[in-house]
Amino acid sequence: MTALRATGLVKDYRRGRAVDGVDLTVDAGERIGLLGPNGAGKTTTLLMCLGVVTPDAGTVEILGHRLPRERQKAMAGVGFVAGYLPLPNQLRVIEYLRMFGRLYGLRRPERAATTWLEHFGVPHLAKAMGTELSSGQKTLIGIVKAALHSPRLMVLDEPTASLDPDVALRVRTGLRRLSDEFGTALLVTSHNMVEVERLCERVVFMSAGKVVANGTAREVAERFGGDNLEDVFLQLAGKS
Ligand SMILES: Nc1ncnc2c1ncn2[C@@H]1O[C@H](COP(=O)(O)OP(=O)(O)OP(=O)(O)O)[C@@H](O)[C@H]1O
Repeated sequence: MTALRATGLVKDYRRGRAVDGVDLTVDAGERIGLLGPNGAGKTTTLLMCLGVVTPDAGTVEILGHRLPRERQKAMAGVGFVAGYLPLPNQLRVIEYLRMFGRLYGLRRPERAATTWLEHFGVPHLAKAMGTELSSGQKTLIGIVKAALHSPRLMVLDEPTASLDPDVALRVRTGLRRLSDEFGTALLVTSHNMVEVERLCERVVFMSAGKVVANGTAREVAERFGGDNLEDVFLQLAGKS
């Protein structure tokens, strides 16, 4: 089953068109990198795919469920990670994860929390309060929270932006295992081209609200006459 199928997405804001006719498909278990310069429309596209922002045109279907009508059913199979999602200060990490585990309807939320904390290499953070976490640790806990219910599709908006290289590697490894062991499809935005080349099987490049390339990292680089994704990025950023 297709994890995500978005067609003809359009979003206009007061200052102009942020997303201009984007088609985006993520097959079951596929790992896709959504790339593009600042302001290209990546986050707006993700938020429309998740039903957080209402598109002015276009359709979104997640795991066979059409948005907005079947959003609740669709979201049961989705995890969302972004640095800008808040974490409560007044709860311990384990309490916060347990709460989400219950919301997801897990039978053993505490066990799931412990398992996923270990999966992402941060079991020692279980007892920490929200106030005691660094921004990178908050991001990691956000990833653990999004993985708790072993979602079919994980959407990640710049998941490693605030992480040091060692922790970023741990996150990449954890996401790769999530994909390999549970068949979770990944849709990831990132400005780190090397990371995307390592993690993703296919990349979708956006520029000025449109998809300008879609293929493997090698195919996309060749199409733009570059050696790698960084070359493509610099070409597109120069034009935007
Ligand atoms: N809530 C909003 N209200 C008005 N304009 C917005 C809003 N959200 C995004 N935009 C505009 O839409 C365009 C696309 O923004 P978006 O955040 O989707 O880009 P992005 O590719 O995710 O950028 P970045 O890499 O910097 O995160 C930008 O010009 C931005 O100013």
